[in-house]
Amino acid sequence: MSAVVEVKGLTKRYGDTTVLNAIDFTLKEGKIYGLLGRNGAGKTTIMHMLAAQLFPTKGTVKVFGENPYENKRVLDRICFIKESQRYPETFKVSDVLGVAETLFPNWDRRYAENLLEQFDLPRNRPVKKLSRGMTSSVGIIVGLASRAPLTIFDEPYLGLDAVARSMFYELLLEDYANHPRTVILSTHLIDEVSQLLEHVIVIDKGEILFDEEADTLRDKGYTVAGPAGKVNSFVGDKEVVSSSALGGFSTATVIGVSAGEKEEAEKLGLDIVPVSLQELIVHLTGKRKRQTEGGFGA
Ligand SMILES: Nc1ncnc2c1ncn2[C@@H]1O[C@H](COP(=O)(O)OP(=O)(O)OP(=O)(O)O)[C@@H](O)[C@H]1O
Repeated sequence: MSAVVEVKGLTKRYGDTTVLNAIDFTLKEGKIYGLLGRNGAGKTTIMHMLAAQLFPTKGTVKVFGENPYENKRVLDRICFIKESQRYPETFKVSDVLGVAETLFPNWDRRYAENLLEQFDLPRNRPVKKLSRGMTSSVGIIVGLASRAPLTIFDEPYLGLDAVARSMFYELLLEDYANHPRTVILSTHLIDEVSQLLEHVIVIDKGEILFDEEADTLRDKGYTVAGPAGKVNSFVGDKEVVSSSALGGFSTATVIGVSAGEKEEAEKLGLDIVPVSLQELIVHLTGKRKRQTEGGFGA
């Protein structure tokens, strides 16, 4: 698999505030990436730089092996759908699709029309008369039908209800299977997208906290439950995220459990289940905050 994105020493400063601090990462062809992190972590800043909509202060960004700035060869292959996407005042839904068709060489008109029906969007309605969720659906349709080799969705579903969101996930997986490309999905609804993601990059305060295969991250944390004595002896000096006890029964969520230790827990008769990606990220980014503040972090 070749690299679609190569970022080295990427730094963004506004005055004396450092928003991204010399980060490095590589994105490969044909994968779905989750770019995750708390509010203000720097995710949108990264995506803007990949799409050549913002200049780095320092460092390099290469997309499809080239500098993306004012580079039509590269920009033709990127579709960036933003949360707050705005469209010209007079545009109807059909105008948005018409313009998208001229922008994206891989645009599939029949697929776009099909998506319009699935999302129940009136093609002749002015975009400014659409509800918030319907406007998000327009962005999702453009992102999917663009079939851009690098498709970036930055919180694409403001106002979209749970049914439409789950339709988006299914459509994305289905179309991605038929037309593999590199997808970056940035969202706070981590549990909802968790099964979609193949690789996860977690940004925290302008730095990369994790850059790992989703399966590796999913294996990092476990919740064990059973008789208190057995749980305590299993937990030992492992890092505990949370714990509770009731009578002689206790539950503990721990980080860093090896395959052998998991087997050991099972032999002890303890219930052991993986922690959700969201829980794990909440813990890891929360812990770092406490450490930075000199609090009680491990
Ligand atoms: N033009 C700007 N001037 C000054 N600071 C900025 C500017 N644009 C972004 N920032 C700051 O950069 C930091 C990162 O912002 P960014 O939008 O990349 O975060 P994010 O991870 O996408 O957050 P969210 O999840 O809330 O969308 C924030 O602290 C933000 O206030």
